[in-house]
Amino acid sequence: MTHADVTVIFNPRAGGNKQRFLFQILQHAGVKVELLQTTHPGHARELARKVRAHQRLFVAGGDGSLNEALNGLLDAQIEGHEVPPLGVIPLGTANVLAVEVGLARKAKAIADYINNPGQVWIRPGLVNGRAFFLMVGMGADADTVANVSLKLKRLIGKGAYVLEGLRNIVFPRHRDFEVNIGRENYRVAGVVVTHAQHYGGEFVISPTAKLTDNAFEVVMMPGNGIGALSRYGLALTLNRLHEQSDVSVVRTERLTITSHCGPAPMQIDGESAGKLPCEISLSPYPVRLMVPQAYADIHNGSNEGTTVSSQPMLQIAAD
Ligand SMILES: Nc1ncnc2c1ncn2[C@@H]1O[C@H](COP(=O)(O)OP(=O)(O)OP(=O)(O)O)[C@@H](O)[C@H]1O
Repeated sequence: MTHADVTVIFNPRAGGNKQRFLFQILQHAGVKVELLQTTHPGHARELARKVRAHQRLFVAGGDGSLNEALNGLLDAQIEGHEVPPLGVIPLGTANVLAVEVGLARKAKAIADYINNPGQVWIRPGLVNGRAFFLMVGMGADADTVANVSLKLKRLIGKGAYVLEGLRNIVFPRHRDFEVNIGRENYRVAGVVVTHAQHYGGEFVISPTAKLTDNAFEVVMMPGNGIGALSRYGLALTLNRLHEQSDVSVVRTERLTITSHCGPAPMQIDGESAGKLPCEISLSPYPVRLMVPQAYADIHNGSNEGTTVSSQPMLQIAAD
């Protein structure tokens, strides 16, 4: 593969403008890239849709931009096109996907990864037809993402989420959701449907979740008062949320969630997007995610039928 085969979609608004860091990375990598800069929300989706399959496509931004590019690939797949492998140059505020695949936020490490990426096949999630890599949440986390001040986020980064999260714990909104998984119904106040172990950065929300698995883990929290929400918040920072006696974690590849408290917001891969009700399933269109070699070695080994160069042997149900 020649260096000219690399396309980078750059969100100049991610994590404050990190253009200098991006140029440092590209200089380390010594690659000639086609650099496409976004000019508005949703632009990464439009740009990714047009990138051809022989390219390697990297998104220089946060999880929100990566999600947009993933949806651009989905658009192209629905139109019948083959799509390029997708990777991340982590420039965002939290960058959960980079944490999940073990990509350090250091110029040299990222440059090595750009030059020599491993690959894993992933079936992304679909929520009401929109693709996601990491997770969908509703309850206190979605309320936090929906109400976080963008000005404060630009000033203090992740701290803005902590402050807004605390406000949602002290002044919780009434939340009452019904989660349907097979024949089981759960009545809860907060849900995170996750395909990844990590959440909000380095916190572990579900240690057994895996991007390469054809299943999500549904983390359900019934408590809605200040006591329960602060306990969940503290447990999350100690990576022990899943161990709380009132928290249920259920593995599934399909579920629906409805609201008994009006049109509650959802967060999708860390961005506020849409409202309940929702239907969540696995996408019938797998994508190649470029990851550090170490992650590919571990996960291709445990994901039978998946190799770097060939199509995965997936049983894909017609949705
Ligand atoms: N040129 C632009 N101007 C304004 N907003 C943009 C532009 N390009 C992309 N966006 C929007 O910026 C939002 C945030 O982007 P992104 O997720 O990449 O960064 P972040 O929020 O800092 O990182 P993270 O999601 O990891 O916390 C996305 O929802 C995207 O639609």
